[in-house]
Formats: sequence, C-alpha cells, structure tokens
Amino acid sequence: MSPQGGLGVAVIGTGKMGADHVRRLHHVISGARVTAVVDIEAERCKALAEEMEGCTAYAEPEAAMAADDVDAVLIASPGPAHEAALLEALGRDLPVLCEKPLTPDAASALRVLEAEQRLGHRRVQVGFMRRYDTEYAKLKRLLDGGELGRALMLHHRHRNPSMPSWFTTEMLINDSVVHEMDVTRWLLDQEITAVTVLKPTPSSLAPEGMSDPQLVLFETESGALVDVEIFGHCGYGYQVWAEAVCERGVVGIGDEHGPRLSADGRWGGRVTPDYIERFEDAYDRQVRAWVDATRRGEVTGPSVWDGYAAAAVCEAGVRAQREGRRVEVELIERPDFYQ
Ligand SMILES: NC(=O)C1=CN([C@@H]2O[C@H](COP(=O)(O)OP(=O)(O)OC[C@H]3O[C@@H](n4cnc5c(N)ncnc54)[C@H](O)[C@@H]3O)[C@@H](O)[C@H]2O)C=CC1
Ligand SMILES: O=C1[C@@H](O)[C@H](O)[C@@H](O)[C@H](O)[C@H]1O
Repeated sequence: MSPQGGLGVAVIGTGKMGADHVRRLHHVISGARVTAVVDIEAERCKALAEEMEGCTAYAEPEAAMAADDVDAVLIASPGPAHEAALLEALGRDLPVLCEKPLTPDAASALRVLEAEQRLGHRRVQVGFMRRYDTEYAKLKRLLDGGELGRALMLHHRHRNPSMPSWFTTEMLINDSVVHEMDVTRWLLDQEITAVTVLKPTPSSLAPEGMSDPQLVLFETESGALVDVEIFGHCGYGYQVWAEAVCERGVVGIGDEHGPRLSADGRWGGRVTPDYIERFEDAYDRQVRAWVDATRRGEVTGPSVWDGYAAAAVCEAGVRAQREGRRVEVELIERPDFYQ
C-alpha cells in the first residue's frame, strides 16, 4: 500500500482515457491513490503529477512499476504498447487493469496469456467496460433468465461522431468493434467462429482513404448471427445500441440513456457526445470493482482469455476487411486455468 494508505496505482498513458481514469481514481473511487503517472509526453505527465500529492511522473513504465509506492497498474496507453507493459507487470506480479484491446493481434495476446499462466494465478482484468453498464447488465440478465428462449440474432449499432486523425480503417475493427466482440461473447456465453466485413460507399465525412461505415457479421458456435454497424464519423453524437432477437421476444438497449424531455410542444432525448459521458457509470463501476477486488487479493471481470479471444476475432475481422471474404476465427483450446 502507498504511504498515505490505499492501493497505490501507476497509470500508464495519460491521454484521453488515462487522464479520465486518473480523475476517477483521485476523486470518485475510494481505496486507491494515483502514486505514479507514466507518459512519453514528459511535460504533460509532469503537470498531471503535480496536481496530486504523493504522485511521481515517469517516462518509462518499468521505472514506475519498480517504485515502492506502486501496488497496481492501470494501462491506458495505445493498444500496441499494452503487451510490453503487461509483461513487465506480470513479471513483477502486479495486479493490472488494462484498457481494451488487451493487445491488437492474437499472437501478442497469446504471449500475455502464456505469461499469466506461467505466473500461476490471474493478475489481469481487461477494460471491457460495457459489461459494467446498467443497460447491458439488464440485457444479460434477461438473456440468462431464459424466458425469451435462445438468442437467434444480435443487432449492434456503434456510432462515433468522429475519430482522431491517427485512426485507421483496421482500427474500426480492432479498436472499436472489439467492444461488440466482447459483449457478443459475454451475452451469448459462447465463442465467435467466423467474421465477414461488408463496406458500403464511404461517407463523405470519412477521411480520405477510410472505409467508413462498415457492416460486420459474426457467426457463433450455436449458429447465432450477429451484425454490427460501425460508423466512425456519423457526425451527430455517440450512440451504442444492441438488440437481441430471441425465440420468444426481442429486447433492445441504447435508447434509455439520459433524460427524455417533453417541453415546448416537443419531446425527445439527448444524444451523448462521446463514450466518456455515455459510459461514465460503467467506467466508474469497472474501476471500483478492480480496486475492491485487488484490495481483497482477487481478480474479477474480463480475463486475459477474454482479451485473447477478442484479439483472435479482431485478427479474423481485419483479414475479412482486407480480403473481402468470410474468415474463420482461429482459437487455441481454452486452458483449464481460464475455465
Ligand atoms: N473503454 C473505452 O471506452 C475506451 C478505451 N480506450 C482505450 O484506451 C487506451 C488509450 O486510448 P486514448 O486515451 O484514447 O489514447 P490517447 O492517444 O488519448 O492517449 C494515449 C497516451 O499514451 C501515451 N503513450 C503512448 N505510448 C506510450 C508508452 N509506450 N508508454 C506510456 N505512455 C504512452 C501517449 O503519449 C498518450 O498520452 C487505448 O487502449 C484505447 O483503445 C480509448 C477510448 C475509450
Ligand atoms: O473504446 C473506445 C474507443 O477506443 C473506440 O475508438 C470507440 O469507437 C469506442 O466507441 C470507444 O468506447
């Protein structure tokens, strides 16, 4: 524990999500303190550390993880930097909350899976925060309850107002649709077996060369079909919807967020501007669950297996996107360690 008490957390990557998690750990969640922040952008990182008593800025994740006041690590650097930070944390037997994706491809995710198994106990929770969202949790409870029968199809819509300038066509799959890969596996409690990607004529609002929007189709072990509309530049706001078509009913989520106001002869709701607002409660619940479990010496929530399975689907999805054909997902057999 850090000298001032509470779990001492090093936050790696202090951009949009990292800074939001720092705020959350500092002001919203009890039982943890941010004792280290790490970023390759030294000035911004130093300025952030100076806002919090007892917090040190580092340029290298290794140096932060070696500090005496660091008990746990929250990784919020870009996906390609996750593997090195995860392997370092596992080498030091430190608990980790790693933002999605675990890693961007299956081979690197498998290396993390092997490292955690070598350690002999689970240490990593993956930041698939939709599992902590109230609406998704209600949908999961309804599907698990069985009264609607088997889920035959899922329809997902995932719309962002715009994407950062460095966002690529491939990232629509392995950075955005990775959320639908995880919630599909979680809601239906089964693996995704194949992926197909269809591309309409791109929106004139999409950057030159980016194929946006796209329609992604998953097939699952039980023969359910799942479609995902991913739209990175819809322009008008942030919307995430899901609908499960079951044998004895249909259930949808995504419309209930925010107040629906009737006034001045009009009625209507508000569209949230971004994921920071839409999933604020889910991020809070996710980080609180991680801090509480870590303080109890436990690991809960989405596992490295979930991160690896999503990475394997991402890999198939990126190939399906490039090659314009259906691609089967290749998964290793699930180790007993992750049953
Ligand atoms: N759960 C969710 O809804 C969301 C998750 N994310 C995930 O969070 C992570 C970060 O995304 P953003 O905050 O949007 O990116 P960002 O670009 O705003 O921030 C990333 C930060 O990491 C720093 N960085 C880069 N390489 C580093 C390294 N090797 N070591 C330490 N710092 C490094 C950058 O300088 C930058 O400050 C990604 O994995 C992304 O997929 C992002 C948005 C929403
Ligand atoms: O994780 C997230 C971003 O990284 C991703 O780029 C967005 O498309 C998602 O909506 C958001 O939740």
